[in-house]
Amino acid sequence: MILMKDIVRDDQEGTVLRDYAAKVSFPLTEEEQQLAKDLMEYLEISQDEELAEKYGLRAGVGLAAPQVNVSKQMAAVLVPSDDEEDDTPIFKDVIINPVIISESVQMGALTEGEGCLSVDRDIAGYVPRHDRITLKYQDVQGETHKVRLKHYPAIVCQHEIDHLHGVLFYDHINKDNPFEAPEGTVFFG
Ligand SMILES: O=C(O)C[C@@H](Cc1ccccc1)[C@H](O)SCc1ccccc1
Ligand code: NI
Repeated sequence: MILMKDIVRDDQEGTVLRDYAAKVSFPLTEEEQQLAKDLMEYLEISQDEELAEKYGLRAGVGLAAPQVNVSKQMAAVLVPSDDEEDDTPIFKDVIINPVIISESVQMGALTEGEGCLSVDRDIAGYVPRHDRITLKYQDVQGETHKVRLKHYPAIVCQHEIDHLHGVLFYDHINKDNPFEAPEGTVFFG
């Protein structure tokens, strides 16, 4: 299983965190299938308070392969339900070779800014992202999916896809005015 010690940090030398990750070919190798399972397992365990404490995991809703120093275009996303009546996750899949094929002009951002499992410090500021996206990706079976996402799931997937391109959330924060956001930005969270 993946532990915090396996997650590379932005202040570490010699990691792939800032590289543009390689596309994944199908069928997946045994190792790639195991990686996909391990990435999703991390999110599941990290979102269980007792287990997260037992294993010392920071909660996560996404985890990309470059964060465990594997430069491949693969990321697990697990956005939990926000409906007390129904615990079906809003979005749960391992997205492979993801491409954003369309995006809203309107931007969205988390009111509290963003964090990252690969960044051990709080960095204040708005991270403007597209509020709505159409995402195309392959799942572990190689099946192609096209999904439309908005608000929080869209933010999470853009955060994870950034990891596959060597981009970190604070790269998007306006250096002169961290709490500046484009006109019409939707804030939530
Ligand atoms: O480092 C990662 O990629 C995982 C991030 C993803 C993320 C951060 C901010 C905004 C969108 C996605 C972690 O999930 S950060 C910790 C976290 C945990 C639960 C809910 C929100 C953020
Ligand atoms: Ni991150």
